[in-house]
Amino acid sequence: MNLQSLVEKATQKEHSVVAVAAAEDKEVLVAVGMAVEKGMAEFILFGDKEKIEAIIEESVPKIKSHDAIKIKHAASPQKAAELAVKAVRENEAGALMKGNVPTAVILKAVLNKEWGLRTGNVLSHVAAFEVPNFDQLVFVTDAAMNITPDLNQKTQIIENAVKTASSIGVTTPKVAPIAAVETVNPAMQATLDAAALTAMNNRGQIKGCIVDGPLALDNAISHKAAEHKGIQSEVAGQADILLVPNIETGNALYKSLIYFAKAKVGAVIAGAKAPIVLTSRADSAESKLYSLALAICSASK
Ligand SMILES: CCCC(=O)SCCNC(=O)CCNC(=O)[C@H](O)C(C)(C)COP(=O)(O)OP(=O)(O)OC[C@H]1O[C@@H](n2cnc3c(N)ncnc32)[C@H](O)[C@@H]1OP(=O)(O)O
Repeated sequence: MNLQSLVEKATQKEHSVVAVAAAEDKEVLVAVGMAVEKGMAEFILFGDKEKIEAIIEESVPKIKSHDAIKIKHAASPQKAAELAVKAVRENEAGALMKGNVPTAVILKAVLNKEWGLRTGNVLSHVAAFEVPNFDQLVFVTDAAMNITPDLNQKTQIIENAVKTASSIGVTTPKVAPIAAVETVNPAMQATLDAAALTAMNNRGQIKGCIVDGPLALDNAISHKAAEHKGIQSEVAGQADILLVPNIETGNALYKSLIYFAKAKVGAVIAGAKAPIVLTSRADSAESKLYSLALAICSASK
């Protein structure tokens, strides 16, 4: 599985609708245009109607007046976020996408108690990477939402990542809780949590995956490194999901993979009523398309 085959898989899903919050953003509309051209989804674009129409006219004229696009005016990015979230809540759309609105604004709308997309579970960021010279997708979680997750949050972050991976055919994924070392050191909380998560998985408290850690990053993804350390593990050297201990580790790993390793990525926020595409301004339109594909594949409808 690579990210291009994810796009094809998403295109085969019937009648996917995505609500875009503050769609007045060139890169977002270019990605929407690519998705529409592929017949991947229909879009409800909430935001400044005049600006959206002007960007479409200039940058993606092929989707002007397209049947797959509806534009709904919102007086501000905040209002656009609210309307897009409500469209998902009311089942008019099966996924949400962030446009030209600050991350905190859309996340706060998603977390709104009255009309948001809470489910009672932790929401978390799941990123699927296609890394050059690596023959499988590698998932990294959580690089963007939960700042310093505790053990309970980490269990739910794993569950969200497992559901997302399973939705694209990675069944019973191997999960490596990442630490600086592969042995338990009471001075390093990440190693204690990793050992607890492993025990919870062994006792059936975390299902649908194989968890083994702590593992340092090299032992998690390289058989050679794992063998060198003499690590016997079902996960070492072949992890599908890398659970990072905090947002700084995850965010630095995410950006290292993109900038140093030239990896491609698609990412969603999982755990809400519907998947959320939360790309950053620096992400390419191609990356936004991969994220849309991941959201569509992992949406329940
Ligand atoms: C990787 C590429 C993209 C990037 O680089 S993105 C950049 C890095 N990311 C960020 O800066 C976002 C980091 N996270 C945050 O800023 C905050 O955690 C976030 C998500 C905005 C929430 O902040 P606040 O609204 O201040 O949240 P809070 O802690 O006061 O909680 C308010 C209510 O929301 C709930 N909540 C917060 N995070 C949650 C979660 N992950 N899952 C489920 N519920 C969550 C929280 O429990 C609270 O609920 P209640 O009001 O007590 O019922």
